[in-house]
Amino acid sequence: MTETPNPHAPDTDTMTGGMRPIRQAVVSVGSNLGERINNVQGAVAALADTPEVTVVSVSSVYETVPVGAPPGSRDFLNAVVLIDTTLTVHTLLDRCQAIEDAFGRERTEDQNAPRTLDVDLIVVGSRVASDDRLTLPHPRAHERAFVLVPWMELDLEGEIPGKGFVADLVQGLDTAGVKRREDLEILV
Ligand SMILES: Nc1ncnc2c1ncn2[C@@H]1O[C@H](COP(=O)(O)OP(=O)(O)OP(=O)(O)O)[C@@H](O)[C@H]1O
Ligand SMILES: Nc1nc2c(c(=O)[nH]1)N=C(CO)CN2
Repeated sequence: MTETPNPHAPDTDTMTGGMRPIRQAVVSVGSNLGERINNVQGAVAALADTPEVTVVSVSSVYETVPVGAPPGSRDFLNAVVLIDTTLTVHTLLDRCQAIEDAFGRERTEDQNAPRTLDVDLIVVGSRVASDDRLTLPHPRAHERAFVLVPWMELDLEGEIPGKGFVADLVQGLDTAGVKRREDLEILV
């Protein structure tokens, strides 16, 4: 017998206020334009300042070779943040984009153009989403060493629904372009 989804199971994103479950989310932060470390630090502070968001842990800062970016693009500084949140996934995305805007993010047609700040939702609990604004898990996270290496530092049991454990995924990737910056630290 094939299983069909239970039509009576609640969609947790439609619950109100205190009814919503706490979910752990993984957020990737990156900058390769302007005062990179200030932008990354500012993004983490802004996440920590968000109602219904608790920052659980923040990775080291990594200097990373740009992936898929125009020739001549500067290296990124990347970090990963684990948060607990009761926000809906779309409200969380709104907040990530508002933080990008606050740090001067310009949205151009050029794919992966240098940016002051990128704040991407990698996973939100086991939530799977696919609409015109949001895809969860992030569709390219499983192939990005600049996401998986900092994430693994925070959670050795991290998992991308449908893709596998971070520790296994990272084995198949070239991590040479992801270097820890011992001299930099994000404060919460
Ligand atoms: N999981 C997600 N996290 C952040 N943005 C997402 C996600 N899924 C879909 N989006 C959508 O992607 C759009 C483009 O985002 P953005 O400009 O940050 O892409 P990018 O960082 O240049 O590239 P990439 O998507 O490969 O990381 C956003 O407007 C947003 O609506
Ligand atoms: N090293 C690195 N490369 C990227 C990054 C990033 O944060 N770091 N973000 C991208 C689009 O989100 C595209 N390429």
